[in-house]
This record gives sequence, C-alpha cells and structure tokens, in this order.
Amino acid sequence: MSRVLTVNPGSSSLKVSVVDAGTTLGEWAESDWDGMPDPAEVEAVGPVDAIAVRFVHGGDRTGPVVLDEAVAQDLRRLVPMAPIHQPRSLSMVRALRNWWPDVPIVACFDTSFHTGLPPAASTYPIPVEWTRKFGVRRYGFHGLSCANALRTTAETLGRRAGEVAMICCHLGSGVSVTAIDGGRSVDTSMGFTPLDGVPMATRPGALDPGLLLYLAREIPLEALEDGLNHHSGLAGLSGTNGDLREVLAARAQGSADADVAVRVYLHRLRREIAAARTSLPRLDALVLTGGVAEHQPGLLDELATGLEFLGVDPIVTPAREDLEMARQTEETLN
Ligand SMILES: Nc1ncnc2c1ncn2[C@@H]1O[C@H](COP(=O)(O)OP(=O)(O)O)[C@@H](O)[C@H]1O
Ligand SMILES: CC(=O)OP(=O)(O)O
Ligand SMILES: [Mg+2]
Repeated sequence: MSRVLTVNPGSSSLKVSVVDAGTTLGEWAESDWDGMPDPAEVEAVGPVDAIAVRFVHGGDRTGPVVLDEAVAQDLRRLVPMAPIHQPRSLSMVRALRNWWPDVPIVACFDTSFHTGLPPAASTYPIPVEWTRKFGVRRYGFHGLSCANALRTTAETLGRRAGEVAMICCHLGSGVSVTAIDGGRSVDTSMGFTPLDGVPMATRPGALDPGLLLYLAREIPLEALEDGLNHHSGLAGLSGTNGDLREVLAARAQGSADADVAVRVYLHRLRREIAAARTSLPRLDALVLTGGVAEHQPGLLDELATGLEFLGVDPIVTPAREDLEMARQTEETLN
C-alpha cells in the first residue's frame, strides 16, 4: 500500500491530495462545490492504491471503514444530521467509483475522534426517553483535524499524544473548539449536528432552543433549515458570503454590520475556549488550525487579546486532514 488519494468535501471547498507515506505528491483545492480535479490530472501523479473520503458524520463508528454498498446506505441515513456535507461525500463516492472502479475506498469520519466523550459532555439534558428513542447525543465534528493537530502538537512538545492536554480550535468555514486530554476528545463545541457551538461562515453556532421554537412557528421548517445552514453566522450578520476575507474587508470599509459580526465571532470563540479549559486538568497548548488560522494572523491577535489568563500563547498548525485520512486508510487496509 502506498499512494492514497484523499478527498475532503468541506462546506466551502473540496480538497483533494495524493499522499504517499506522509508526503504529499499533489494537491488540488476547488472552492466550487461541484468542482473536482480532472481524474487524468490526478493519475498524472501516478496510480493510486486507495481512496480516502472524509465523511463528517459516521454515527457511532469509532474508526474508518472500507466503504461498501451497505456502509454507503447507512451513511445516507445520516444526511439529515449533516445536510451540508454528507450528500456531497456520498456523491463524490459515486463519481470516484466510476473513475477508479478497482481501487478500494475507505470512509474516514469526523465523529470517530469524539466517540469516547464522557457522558457529562455527550448527554443532552432532555427527557431520557427522547435520548434513547432518537439516539441523541453530542457527536462532535472536525475529528480528523483534531487528530492531526494532536499529533503535530505532541511532536512539537516532545511528548506522546496521550500526555498532551490541549484545546484545538478548528477555524475554517465550519468552526469548532475541542478539549483533548489523554489522547482523546473530552469535550467539543459541535453537537448532534455541525450547527452547534461557535458562529461560522454561514451557520449560527449555539442558539437559545426557545428562539428556535419561536422561529419554527413563524418560518416554514425548510426555510428555517436553509437559513440556519446557509444564511446565518458571519454571512447572516455581515451581509457578505461569510468568508472572513470578505467580512474583514467590509469592516475595513466601515461596515457596522461587519464590525458586529467579527465581535460576535471572537466573543463566542473566546467563550467556547474558556469553557473547554474547564474540561482539562492543565493546559499545555492552545492550537489554532484551519483556513482562518493559517491565513488571518491579524484576527488571531485580536482573538488572543482576552485569553491571556490561559497562560499559553496560541500556536498555529495547518489543518492536514488529508494526512490523517491517509494514515487511517493505510491502517485499515493493511
Ligand atoms: N489564502 C487565504 N487568505 C486569507 N484567508 C483565507 C485563505 N484561505 C482560506 N482563508 C480563510 O479560511 C476560511 C476557509 O477555511 P477552510 O479551512 O479552507 O474551509 P473549509 O475546509 O471549511 O471549506 C475562509 O473563511 C477564509 O477566510
Ligand atoms: C464539520 C464542518 O463544519 O466541516 P467544514 O469546516 O470542513 O465545513
Ligand atoms: Mg475544512
């Protein structure tokens, strides 16, 4: 087993790479949701031995699985819980099967990293009959990014992964904050779905459930679902598309709405980071990853103002979900 084609359909981008033993041989990023690099371009890097596809929702699966028709069917069941991401991963699989019919596909899940959450963090305070009947719990997402950040942070600190107490903030189009201790997730801001937690490019993060009940009486359910997934968060607040480049440009041009959007984003992010700290015995590292962490240093300085009490300086690490997926795929197939 050597070359793994990794496919990561995120909410604002499709990222594709070919990885061989931890080295990236080629990478492609498409901001167009329906884009896909030309398979011939991928083949030009050399033949691939396996394909890894990111699925944000894997249900209760604790690790990656070889994707056969039964698994695909089961993952389809989870579409209502991850409506932005799951359909895209499923349609990517259909296309990939066409292009590479003989290459095994492994599904790698955001949720797997969080399956060991302690009950205090994973249980919703609703009637226990609802919890049992609907299989409701905090699943948590961005786990592939967290696993990669844990590995790089452990290397930086010269420790084993199990010896690191850290907070991982994934700042992409989706945003999450995860407390990691003993090599596993002990609390995380995303919940039953990736709508929860910190405001994101187009999603609101945590809302008063009473507000949702109120809105559900005023707005048809489909419009509400669309508004919460695609028109809330930074986009909804600022009137831009929610990409922080655009929000910050609007703020620089004097937009009061964009100014409030950034304030809300940073306030809620700091609040979530402070909350994550309470799940850890100590804090070795505050790690920031994802497109915003990698490309918006000025905003990170604004974020750090007010977090001095944590006693650590934030460190930035690239969100190499593809390296984690390639690793998981090799382990699964070997
Ligand atoms: N080259 C860049 N310069 C500035 N900001 C960037 C750049 N690339 C990405 N970003 C920021 O990162 C965000 C997208 O993060 P990313 O991790 O790529 O998203 P996702 O994986 O969720 O699609 C955008 O909101 C944008 O503000
Ligand atoms: C789970 C999630 O929101 O992922 P992304 O940030 O890649 O859209
Ligand atoms: Mg992403």
